[in-house]
Amino acid sequence: MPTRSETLARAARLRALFEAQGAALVEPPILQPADTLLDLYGEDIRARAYVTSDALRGEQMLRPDFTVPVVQMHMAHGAEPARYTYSGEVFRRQEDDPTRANEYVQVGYEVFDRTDPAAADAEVFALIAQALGELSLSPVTGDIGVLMAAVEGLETSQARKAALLRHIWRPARFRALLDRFAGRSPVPASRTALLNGDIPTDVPLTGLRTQAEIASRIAALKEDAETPALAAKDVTRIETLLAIQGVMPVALDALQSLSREMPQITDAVARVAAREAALAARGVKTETLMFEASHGRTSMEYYDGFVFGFYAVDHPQMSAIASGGRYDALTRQLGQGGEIPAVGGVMRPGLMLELEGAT
Ligand SMILES: N[C@@H](Cc1c[nH]c[nH+]1)C(=O)O
Repeated sequence: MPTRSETLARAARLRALFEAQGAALVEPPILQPADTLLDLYGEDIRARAYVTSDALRGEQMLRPDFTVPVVQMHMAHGAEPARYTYSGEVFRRQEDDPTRANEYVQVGYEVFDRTDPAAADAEVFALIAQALGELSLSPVTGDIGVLMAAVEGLETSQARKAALLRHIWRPARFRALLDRFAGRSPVPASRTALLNGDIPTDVPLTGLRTQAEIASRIAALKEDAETPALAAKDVTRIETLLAIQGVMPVALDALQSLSREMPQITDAVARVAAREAALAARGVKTETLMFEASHGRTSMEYYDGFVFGFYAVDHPQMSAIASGGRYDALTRQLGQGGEIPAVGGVMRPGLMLELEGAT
């Protein structure tokens, strides 16, 4: 196991590589306001953040990552375009696996640049690949934007699309919702009874929900019950999309042929193709680079485009040694009227040292 000072020394060297690329050094505070920022991470990180409180500042959390505070800082007073680097600890509670660190050092690089998003994606990926050096790692890429476009273009109610979009991050629940919307799984008996008026709803309230909230939930369930089932062919297409994986040229071929049946993904697939060209122009061997349409579905919920991770070939159970992605919508959410395309990634110097020691 590397010592903390070895990890910090490696982090400083990696950060210097990004500074040499012109990135400005930023040092967001370790304590961040939880009440305003925590929701941006999604369910997984929300459950794993260390949250505490302060009489003056309210709910505070130990930063679970740097991206959200860096976006917030950039949107408040950053000049355009901008490149930032940082290094320091992030904190995430672990409940299932005691071998996973609950506090570890990240070194990151974030690009806010509207000129050429494909080139910015390639820049982040290629710089991180280079900084990882000779370690035996296998990179995997994906694109959350293709999945989002596929769901947004479905012929169904807004409410159903919104539910599917919310659950892109929870593959099992997404699957269950698709089955339900396609009429493949039965409606629970209790729901049928409620919708048939067989369950009285004007009883004295004992829970936390108000009568109005209960009424609006029942109205939403009624609307859902009246929404026609998703067409079987649409469900099959989503399944086909989720199963696409292979080296970039093969995966891209599959995406392009699927987009002839699913025109709603055409633009997102064109962005994958532009990224492949930009990666190749940066010297990345895209003929052997994996693309998996499902990649990134269990990570940060702010990703909405390119996603990537580098995994140790000989230690597949290890967390990603480096990972990142594009988060355009997050800049809008924190932008108070502004927005800018943005992408970035982090490396874990502690895991890099561990792997070097293991060989
Ligand atoms: N903040 C992300 C990594 C990342 C940086 N930039 C974009 N993504 C994480 O901690 O996993």
